[in-house]
Amino acid sequence: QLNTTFYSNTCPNVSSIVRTVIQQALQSDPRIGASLIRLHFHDCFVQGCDGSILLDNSGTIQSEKDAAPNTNSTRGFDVVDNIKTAVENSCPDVVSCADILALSAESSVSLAGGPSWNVLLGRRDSTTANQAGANASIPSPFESLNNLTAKFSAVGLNNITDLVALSGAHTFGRAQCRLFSNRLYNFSGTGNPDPTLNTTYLVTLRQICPQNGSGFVVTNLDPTTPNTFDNTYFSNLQTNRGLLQSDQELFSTTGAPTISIVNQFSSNQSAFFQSFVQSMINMGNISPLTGSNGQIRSNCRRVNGS
Ligand code: HEM
Ligand SMILES: [Ca+2]
Ligand SMILES: [Ca+2]
Repeated sequence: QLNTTFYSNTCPNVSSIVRTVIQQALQSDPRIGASLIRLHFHDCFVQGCDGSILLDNSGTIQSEKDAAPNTNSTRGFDVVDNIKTAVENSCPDVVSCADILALSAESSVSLAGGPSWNVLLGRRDSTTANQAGANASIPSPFESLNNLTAKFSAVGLNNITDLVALSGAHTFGRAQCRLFSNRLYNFSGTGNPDPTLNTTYLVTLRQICPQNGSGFVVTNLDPTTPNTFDNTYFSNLQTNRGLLQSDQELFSTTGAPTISIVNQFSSNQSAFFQSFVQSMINMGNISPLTGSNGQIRSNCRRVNGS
């Protein structure tokens, strides 16, 4: 239903406009690409890729931004606004906010050294948000591999390769202490750290996240190449250097089918890149609004006319 030529006539330069704004933002914030691809993920898992995550609170909207997985966590909304403004200046009223997130994800990956691909386009924007849906559907870093798999399946990503490849996005970006510090001191009430955490890495992480320190301090998801989109995320897992519990489980869950995929992606970066592109396309296809459904928002934060 989506296609790569959707804006060929109406906004032929949309990809380069998006890319240029992100390039500019990266100058002052090397993390912004990671933040933007995460917005696309958190959008697609709730009502599909329809820009619902971008809507602010209003009389009729309970913003997804206030859902637990997003609050004090998702970022980059100001850059999305800048992209939207730049796109509107060249091609008013034709490019959806949902497509801007999909294009931003691709630009962010390729600008960080990862693969580039032709983005499928033609999504339209929702007139609703689903805060409860965001709380229910977006995976948490404290969940078991079984639960993570179930949440991916629930949105139609039934192949565990999607889970492993897409988790590889944690090759860049940051995470807050509050989302992994349970692994450092008292894991599952044992009084000990998570046994699947590398002891040298543990020492480093305890310095960054002391027991009574701020849970909002951030550190790199990939301690090896924090801003580069590469396959070191997977070699980190092999040496017990996954930052989040949900990362390390892909390799450390006994007997899991994800282990061999981690090994493959660790030894073969182009295999990872190829799977990642396919899985991004799969994720980007989650129930888009097309045809005359939804709308093209003129401001990504608001439903038109409200
Ligand atoms: C498998 C389930 C996943 C879980 C449990 C998970 C969880 C998390 C958590 C807890 C953070 C840190 C947030 C913070 O500290 O504020 C994070 C960051 C991030 N996630 Fe995921 N994530 C998952 C899958 C994905 C997917 C599928 C993508 C994209 C394809 C993705 C991309 C990112 C990126 C790039 C960051 C860093 C964002 C930044 O620096 O602003 N994650 N994730
Ligand atoms: Ca959505
Ligand atoms: Ca990396």
